[in-house]
Amino acid sequence: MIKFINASKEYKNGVKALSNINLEIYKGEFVFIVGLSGAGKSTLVKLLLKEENVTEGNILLDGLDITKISNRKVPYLRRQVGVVFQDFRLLTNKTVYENVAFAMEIVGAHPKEIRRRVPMILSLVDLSRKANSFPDQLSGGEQQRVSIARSIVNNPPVLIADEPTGNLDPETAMEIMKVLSDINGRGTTVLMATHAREIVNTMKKRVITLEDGKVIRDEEKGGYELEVSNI
Ligand SMILES: Nc1ncnc2c1ncn2[C@@H]1O[C@H](COP(=O)(O)OP(=O)(O)OP(=O)(O)O)[C@@H](O)[C@H]1O
Repeated sequence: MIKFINASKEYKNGVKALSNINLEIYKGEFVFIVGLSGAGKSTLVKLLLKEENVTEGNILLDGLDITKISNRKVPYLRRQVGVVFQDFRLLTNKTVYENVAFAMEIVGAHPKEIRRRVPMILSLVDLSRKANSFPDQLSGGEQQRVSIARSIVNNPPVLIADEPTGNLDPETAMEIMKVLSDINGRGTTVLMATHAREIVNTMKKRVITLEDGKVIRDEEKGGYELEVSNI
């Protein structure tokens, strides 16, 4: 599904954020990316979204080498990869329904399909009751669920979550994990970058640990094993 082949990223200022990454993530997996601040987690996410480009190596998404695709094809890539951020990034002047519908409008979905699909996805994240609310009328957990709804409404095969529970209390964070886990259970490959030790240890999923831009550990049913003293 996702393959990094000798992928490296050096920023213009000379910082080598990722060095020689080789990783394979299979269809339907749930994978945590952990590592101390500056280890390269967000850079890895940005490479997958083509917000940044590799300086060396290749990244395959379902066989397509995304390091080679033209800018014209980036919208196609963005449809394949849903994304959720720590800070939700909702449109504040649109309702919950409109936020989710907008994600379909920008990819040219048919209005009838939008009217069918948005309520279905809002129900999946248990937000049907809040369809007409605005983001500032919602709790943090609810806002993140809107953001997740928006990220999956176009049915992408891959969902990337960059620190999705970072702004939430532990209980709400676990609710969000349940939603992500359900989405994964429906077949979506989920990649989640996080610092949340408790969550990683509870979920017992594959854990890839980055340190100084390198993969230093990759464990099935792993745990969060970074040194506490370094955090
Ligand atoms: N746009 C940029 N230009 C230059 N250097 C950058 C840029 N973005 C990130 N870096 C550097 O690349 C390295 C990796 O950063 P990255 O944001 O990927 O780490 P991270 O693991 O996501 O950290 P955090 O957990 O704090 O978000 C760091 O040394 C960082 O300072």
